[in-house]
Amino acid sequence: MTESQAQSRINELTEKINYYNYRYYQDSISEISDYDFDVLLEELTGLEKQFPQFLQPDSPTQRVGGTITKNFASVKHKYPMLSLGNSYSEEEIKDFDTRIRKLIDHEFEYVCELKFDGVALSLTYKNGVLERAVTRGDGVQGDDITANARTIRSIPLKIYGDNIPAEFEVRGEVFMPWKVFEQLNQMREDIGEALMANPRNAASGTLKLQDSTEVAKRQLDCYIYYLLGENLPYQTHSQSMEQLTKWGFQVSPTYRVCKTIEEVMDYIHYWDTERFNLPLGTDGIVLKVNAFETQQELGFTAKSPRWAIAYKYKALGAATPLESVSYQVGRTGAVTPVANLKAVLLAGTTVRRASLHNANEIARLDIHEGDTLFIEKGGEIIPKVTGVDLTKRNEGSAPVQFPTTCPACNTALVRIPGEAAYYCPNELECPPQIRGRIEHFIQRKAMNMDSLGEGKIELLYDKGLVHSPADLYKLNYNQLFGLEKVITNPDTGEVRRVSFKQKTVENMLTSIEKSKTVPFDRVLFALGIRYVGATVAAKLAAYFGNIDAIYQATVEQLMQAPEIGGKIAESIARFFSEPRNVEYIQQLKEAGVQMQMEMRELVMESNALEGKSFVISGVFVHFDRDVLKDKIIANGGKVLSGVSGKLDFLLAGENMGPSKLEKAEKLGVKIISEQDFLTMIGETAE
Ligand SMILES: NC(=O)c1ccc[n+]([C@@H]2O[C@H](COP(=O)([O-])OP(=O)(O)OC[C@H]3O[C@@H](n4cnc5c(N)ncnc54)[C@H](O)[C@@H]3O)[C@@H](O)[C@H]2O)c1
Ligand SMILES: [Zn+2]
Repeated sequence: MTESQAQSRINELTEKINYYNYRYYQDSISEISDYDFDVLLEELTGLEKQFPQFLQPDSPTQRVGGTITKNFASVKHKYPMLSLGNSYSEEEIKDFDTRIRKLIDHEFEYVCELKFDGVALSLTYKNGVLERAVTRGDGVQGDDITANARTIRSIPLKIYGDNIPAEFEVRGEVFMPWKVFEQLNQMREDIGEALMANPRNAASGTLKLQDSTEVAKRQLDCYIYYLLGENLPYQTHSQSMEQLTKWGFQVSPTYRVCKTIEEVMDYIHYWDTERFNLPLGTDGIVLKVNAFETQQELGFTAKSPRWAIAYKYKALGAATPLESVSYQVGRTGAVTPVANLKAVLLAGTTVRRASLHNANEIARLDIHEGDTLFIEKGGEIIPKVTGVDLTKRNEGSAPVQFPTTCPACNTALVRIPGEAAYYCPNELECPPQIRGRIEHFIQRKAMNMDSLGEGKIELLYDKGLVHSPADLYKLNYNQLFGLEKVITNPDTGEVRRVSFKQKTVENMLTSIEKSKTVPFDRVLFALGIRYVGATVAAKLAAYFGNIDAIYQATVEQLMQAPEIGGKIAESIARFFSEPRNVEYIQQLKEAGVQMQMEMRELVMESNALEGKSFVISGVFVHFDRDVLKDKIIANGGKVLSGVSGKLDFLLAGENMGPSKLEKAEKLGVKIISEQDFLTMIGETAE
């Protein structure tokens, strides 16, 4: 490579890496796999070593990749928050050990820990109280996200115990457990929102939210892995981890003290597969020299400590030819491209399909027809396409073209500004959208018509019997009995016959009938209004009580309901502005579906709160908001929705909106805690 070639490659790599860093840290999006990113970074490191004259002081090899955002106050770190040197090869880990043994002329130990896949956070405690939480940012300064960190239950707000230093800092990884991630995505799917790519991006995006009530709902978690401070009495990392556990911090019990590099390798091998049984994503292990004194002897580079290194597990991957791309139309009309692949075995399962997400993704990967694709499976269930094997590309093959019309109904597709997806606007007549709405309606969390699985809906639709969920209630025995359809599984070619015999029909009709007792909040969810998931539906139902009140409410009135923001309110108003939706609801009503909340029988307990009004806001420790509401009413009080001069009490929980609090303070409304409230009605929390 000539000098000028090297320089232009260095520039190109720098630009690319800076771009991916920005997307990753600022936007919480991974446009390429971590492995591919690390390959680029390693290439740049190599070139800079070979051609040191082109090494820029601000090269991405010289500094921590993160950024600070303008939405939060930025805070300078007391001790810089560095990155970790990393490697995908066991050989390099052994080299690391050899290097250290050359520098250190005495016995030493390592601590092996898992490398948790989340976001690093620094927490400062003064006199045992959490004072500040700051992200890593660019390593020198980060974002002050204290309000958000306080919502994470495993981060102690105050610690108890012996020997608590007047001031200290702990660092750890904030993560979203797999279970929470899956639930969250399920919820997003319910309301037709784009899914989140992985728990790391989800955790990082969540920490940057402005509304900490929203953060609280996301159920983030945190593992602590560093303790820092002046003149602390601990000699080793493992000692400080033990102390942190005693003080009530959450330290993952997966760490291990290792005396030799062989023990380290055992640890690496053990967790290679075992890590998939953990509740969170991990992408490697971190090896740290245990004694602080030895750490000091080794010191730091500009970017990372010399006494630690990360070994990263390579995601399981394979290469396989693309057979075709199909385009699935969802309930909301969004068109999702799916790669149909030649079957390949990956991590113990046969993979035939991978999502391509959207048109941008196809263009970014530059997929041509007949290409061989690299696919990868991290912790995610659906494998993703990470690239194209260009050595196997057929000469003259054409790039895959995203269709311009709906593959199901031929209507020209549209794009909503700001969204990556193309939509089929033919809501009324596009078959997969109609079927999707019906499938959404009958699902367990909605109307729970358990004996009407997917195949059956398709058959009813094909025979022209059901065009809207309301049509289900018009079905009768004679129409259904004897209907038949043959369904072929596209993967296995297996043929299945769906045919409606006596028992099937009876079961179907029974479950349709039974759905008339499904409570109103679930009916509201079943309607499939965009952004109205199960939780939102429950809030709306509890607040408004019946469908007519929701129908008549203005956007402003809808927003009065707890946790209903502008986006949801507008979507509801849009739904009811369509005459056919109004008619649809009328039909459901006539069929006998629940369109109002059942009145709860409240037993009056006292009139201790007579003449007093309350607004409830925030998250409470002992009781759910609805329970508190009932308690107010049962004791003769009134529950209002907004803070005004007439209000007597604001019952304030954790993380309530600052604007409400401010308003209450300004108007002189008395602000009380859950405990104060319980005292008022002569109850205790226990
Ligand atoms: N895909 C992309 O577009 C893209 C872009 C930028 C960065 N990345 C990935 O991020 C890496 C660099 O990021 P980085 O500097 O944030 O992280 P890193 O991989 O260099 O490791 C440092 C981080 O590890 C985390 N960590 C987890 N468990 C730990 C433990 N037990 N002890 C100490 N630290 C622990 C901490 O958050 C710490 O900040 C790259 O190597 C790449 O894989 C990917
Ligand atoms: Zn269509």
